[in-house]
Amino acid sequence: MSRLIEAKGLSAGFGGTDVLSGVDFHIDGGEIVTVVGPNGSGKSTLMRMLVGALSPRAGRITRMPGLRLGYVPQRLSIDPTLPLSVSRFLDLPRPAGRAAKAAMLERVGISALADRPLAGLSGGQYQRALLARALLVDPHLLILDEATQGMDQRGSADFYALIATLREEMGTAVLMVSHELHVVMSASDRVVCLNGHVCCEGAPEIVSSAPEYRALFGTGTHGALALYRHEHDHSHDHDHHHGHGHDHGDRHHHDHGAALDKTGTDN
Ligand SMILES: Nc1ncnc2c1ncn2[C@@H]1O[C@H](COP(=O)(O)OP(=O)(O)OP(=O)(O)O)[C@@H](O)[C@H]1O
Repeated sequence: MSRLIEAKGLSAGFGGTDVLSGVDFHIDGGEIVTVVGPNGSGKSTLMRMLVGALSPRAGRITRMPGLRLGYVPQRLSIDPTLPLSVSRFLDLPRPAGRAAKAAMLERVGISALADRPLAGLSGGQYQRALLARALLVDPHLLILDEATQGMDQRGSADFYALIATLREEMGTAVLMVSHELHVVMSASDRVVCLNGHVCCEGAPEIVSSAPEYRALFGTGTHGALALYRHEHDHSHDHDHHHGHGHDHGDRHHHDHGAALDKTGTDN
């Protein structure tokens, strides 16, 4: 399988502050990889380096020759007073054909909104418009940075189901940053847990039982990160889990030791 991006020893910082150091990362064709980490842990910074929007302070990024990237950034600075329709937005930065735009809007489920002002879309509709724009380049790799922010639980579940469908149809690799672990981890081939460096990485079940991961997300995150699995041998704040009470208390896992020697080396 082709390697789309390989990064070695990446470091990043702003002014006198180091944000990332010594990060190795790779993604291959067709893979779904999720990057998790607390606020400010450098997830968006890593995405921006991978797409070439930010230069690393140290390290090297190798991209497959001719790599086409579709990027849905966490924030897009578009003047909300700009009278920009969805259809015209899809022409940025490169004009796309009318038929291609219509087909893509249909595909992401907002075909009726082509002529609506971008600024008037709901959060979920807006993210679908961003997704349509990213997909118009027929990317080898789709990068989604918190693509479901501002959506309700149903909206984000629908969005990730759409991503899964599109990935099957188009064969695109997907790299996502998400706080919705219960939705995205189970669908990921690999999870990378970041906190200024790669704390642990591997299959979702490996990462979710890794001590480094638990140290970050087991307590004190106010449930922004719903745990992929629930276990009873560690403490975390049960009051803050967001609406996923389907398996509380009835799943027990006994594979903790197995995870220990895999963490940090799985790649
Ligand atoms: N352009 C910038 N100038 C100065 N500091 C920055 C800049 N971009 C990011 N930072 C800082 O770098 C750190 C990492 O930011 P980044 O956005 O990568 O984190 P993140 O893991 O994506 O966080 P979140 O989950 O909150 O989106 C933060 O402390 C942030 O304030």
